[in-house]
Amino acid sequence: MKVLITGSNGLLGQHLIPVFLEDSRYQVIASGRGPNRLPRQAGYTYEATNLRDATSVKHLLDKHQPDIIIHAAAMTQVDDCERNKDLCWDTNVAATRYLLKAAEKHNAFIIFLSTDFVFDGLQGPYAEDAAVNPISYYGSSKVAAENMVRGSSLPWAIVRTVLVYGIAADSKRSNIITWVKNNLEQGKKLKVVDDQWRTPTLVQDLAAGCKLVADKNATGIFHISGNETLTPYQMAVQTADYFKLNTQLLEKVDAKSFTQPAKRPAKTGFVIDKAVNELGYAPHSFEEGLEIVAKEI
Ligand SMILES: NC(=O)C1=CN([C@@H]2O[C@H](COP(=O)(O)OP(=O)(O)OC[C@H]3O[C@@H](n4cnc5c(N)ncnc54)[C@H](OP(=O)(O)O)[C@@H]3O)[C@@H](O)[C@H]2O)C=CC1
Ligand SMILES: Cc1cn([C@H]2C[C@H](O)[C@@H](COP(=O)(O)OP(=O)(O)O[C@H]3O[C@@H](C)C(=O)[C@@H](O)[C@H]3O)O2)c(=O)[nH]c1=O
Repeated sequence: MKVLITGSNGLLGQHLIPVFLEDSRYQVIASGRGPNRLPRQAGYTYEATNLRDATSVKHLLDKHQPDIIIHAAAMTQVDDCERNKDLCWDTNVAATRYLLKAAEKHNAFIIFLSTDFVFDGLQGPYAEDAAVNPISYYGSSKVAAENMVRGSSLPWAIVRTVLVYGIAADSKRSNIITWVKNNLEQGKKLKVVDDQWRTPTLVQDLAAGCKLVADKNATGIFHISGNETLTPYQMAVQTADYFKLNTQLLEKVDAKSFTQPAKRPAKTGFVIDKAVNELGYAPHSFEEGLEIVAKEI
């Protein structure tokens, strides 16, 4: 079975590739923007593709004719999306439309990665059937893309996730664990939000969840995240304790003390019962996640 993974240079993409390579039933096509940044370069085909270009997307799909597409590529900097809405729309919505269109010919199973930011954060934690109401442009772009996926004639799954943490080579995304560790090691103070709630997700758990969806041909929406509700401040304290760093450097603050261009939902987090019961998904605790990430730093 051929699986195409978009966003292969990203945090999730870098963890998805090895998970599929371990399973001999799959032939892996990785696609990223520009050169391949994965530490492992053998055992799969890499295609540099700008997904904002419809012709390139069509070429990619016609060439490889994948049975499954895991669409992890996106513009994921929430504040950049707010500042540069056209680029965000082109990357998160138009590119998804090109993929869906090009996949029609081969009736590929599309697995689309989405986010807790589709919700407004007033009623978390959220199950799959909760009503969406994004409060940021990034969230709106993901809702628009979700709607296109849901309306497509292809078999589809939407995997929504929450605040993903883990290590990836040359990653552009911030990572709460290394952010806290690096700053506290240098004796720097950090202001950390204590009035936002999330169910943070170890990237390896998310990759395993996507693999379960692919293996089981599971269609519909799945909430795949960690199973503990924590504030960023609580995550930061656990991180500092784990690395035996000075928690006194962490200052508890309210989200309103930040002037970020994009609003963040206050309380998200997911009810993951559907993924646990239907897929056999079993995430690590944040403490276990810290141990796994620490070994990779
Ligand atoms: N990380 C998180 O906390 C969360 C992530 N998600 C979703 O999960 C998915 C994976 O996220 P994650 O791996 O963390 O994000 P990353 O930002 O690490 O990876 C996204 C990848 O998409 C690539 N990309 C961006 N624009 C294009 C383009 N025009 N053509 C081709 N590739 C492009 C980026 O390339 P380059 O590396 O060159 O910039 C990047 O490698 C995303 O859909 C995201 O919205 C959902 C909830 C939380
Ligand atoms: C930069 C910063 C963040 N924080 C907190 C706020 C926030 O909840 C958390 C992470 O902040 P960031 O701005 O890095 O991340 P943010 O953009 O909020 O992360 C989001 O990314 C997108 C892609 C998603 O889909 C979401 O699930 C979500 O995880 O840390 C602080 O407390 N202090 C700080 O100085």
